[in-house]
Amino acid sequence: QLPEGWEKRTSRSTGMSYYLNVHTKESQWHQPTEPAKKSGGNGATGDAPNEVQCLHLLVKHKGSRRPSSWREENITRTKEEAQMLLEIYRNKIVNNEATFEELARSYSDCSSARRGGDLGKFGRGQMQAPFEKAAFALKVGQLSDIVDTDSGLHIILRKS
Ligand SMILES: N=C(N)NCCC[C@H](NC(=O)[C@@H]1CCC/C1=C\[C@H](COP(=O)(O)O)NC(=O)[C@@H](N)Cc1ccccc1)C(N)=O
Repeated sequence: QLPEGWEKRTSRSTGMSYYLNVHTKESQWHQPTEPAKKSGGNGATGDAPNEVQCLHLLVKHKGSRRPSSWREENITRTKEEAQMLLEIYRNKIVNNEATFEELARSYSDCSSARRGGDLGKFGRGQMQAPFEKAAFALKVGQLSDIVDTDSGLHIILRKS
């Protein structure tokens, strides 16, 4: 009895049995022991993606690991002030008063600001843990809550 989502096939060229994942159409020689995964990990079907593309808006504060940015040589705002600012920006996006890219370009303390906050595609193991956890939990198009890392406070928009 095969786990859910697999079909046993016979290779025309070798006569050997192989196993077909009916969802992704991927095939493998060894007999599966787990149910077939439903997608190639693009997150569309809600399973864990293996890489994501995100925009982020970073507001640093005096406790940031590097309290300096293209915007401000020496960042002195408190973490509470950073939180308030980010809540204002997040509300503007949610209320369609501004786009994520416009606000990131003007206010993000990350060098990605010049690209509207675009970090490009990244896999696991590249970003700080709280950032990775939040980014990989987002559905495509979803905006995160405020995320706290050693760099400062972020909001994240998942693009793909
Ligand atoms: N694409 C990557 N793999 N680049 C390396 C990411 C390193 C990673 N960074 C973070 O986790 C946070 C979250 C996103 C940005 C970021 C921090 C800082 C700002 O904070 P600060 O370091 O002054 O404390 N911005 C960056 O790193 C930028 N190079 C991100 C970037 C900018 C332009 C294009 C692509 C990526 C880490 N492990 O520290």
